[in-house]
Amino acid sequence: MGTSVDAAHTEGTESALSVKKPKVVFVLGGPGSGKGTQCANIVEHFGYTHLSAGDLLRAEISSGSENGTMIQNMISEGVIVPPEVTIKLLEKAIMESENDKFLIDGFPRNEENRAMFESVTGIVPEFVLFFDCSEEEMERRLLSRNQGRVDDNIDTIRKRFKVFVESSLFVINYYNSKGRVRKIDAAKPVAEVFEAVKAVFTPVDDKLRCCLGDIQSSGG
Ligand SMILES: Nc1ncnc2c1ncn2[C@@H]1O[C@H](COP(=O)(O)OP(=O)(O)OP(=O)(O)O)[C@@H](O)[C@H]1O
Ligand SMILES: Nc1ccn([C@@H]2O[C@H](COP(=O)(O)O)[C@@H](O)[C@H]2O)c(=O)n1
Repeated sequence: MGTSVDAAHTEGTESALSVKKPKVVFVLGGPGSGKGTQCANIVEHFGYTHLSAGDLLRAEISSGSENGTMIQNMISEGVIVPPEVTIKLLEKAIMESENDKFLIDGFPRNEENRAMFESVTGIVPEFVLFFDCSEEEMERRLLSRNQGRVDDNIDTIRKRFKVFVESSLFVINYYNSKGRVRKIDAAKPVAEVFEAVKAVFTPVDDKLRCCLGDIQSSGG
């Protein structure tokens, strides 16, 4: 049985992440709002490494870890796995990467996730990208995703929506109160959503340079 997660974690000591100090963007939004789809585009254009908390948990199940059955049961029920499990997986993935900037997709899902991540790693996100989408649209997308996920059935989807409203929105509101949320209308087609995402990731300097270039080339 794998104990990969525990082996990677420096128990009782300062997290290695507080030394590495990576740049982190949290990517949040309801189930099926398009987080994974847009993260793939961001990786391609802006050089981030994409870490999906859900994917890391699913990989942990497949690895035969001692936590596998517990994680599998919780995902099937659409509920949130204890934060220490998810945080250890994220820490390990960040430490194993040579990159220093990460999109953390689907995390933090609740206040426990958020508070423990910040206290263990000392990392505050640069900003939080929030994909805003109606439940009707998200339900349509999840029911036609066809990736064989155990939680893409109508009963679990409804439970996931409930968890999002009751726990995850709290975290989004928390970061909003700190001025860190960049809200995107995620109900539009993929390409239009990405145009809005690009505007968030393009540094202000580049936007200014672009505008100055336009003015100069028009003889202004
Ligand atoms: N803007 C969009 N318009 C229509 N379909 C989309 C859009 N964005 C993503 N999709 C499709 O919706 C489904 C869900 O998208 P995706 O997996 O990116 O969502 P997610 O937010 O990462 O979901 P989860 O939280 O369940 O992992 C996929 O089949 C994807 O192709
Ligand atoms: N921080 C998290 C993230 C996810 N989970 C569990 O995984 C499920 C699927 O997550 P996706 O982001 O891939 O949709 C989710 O419903 C939770 O059961 C978690 O516990 N904590």
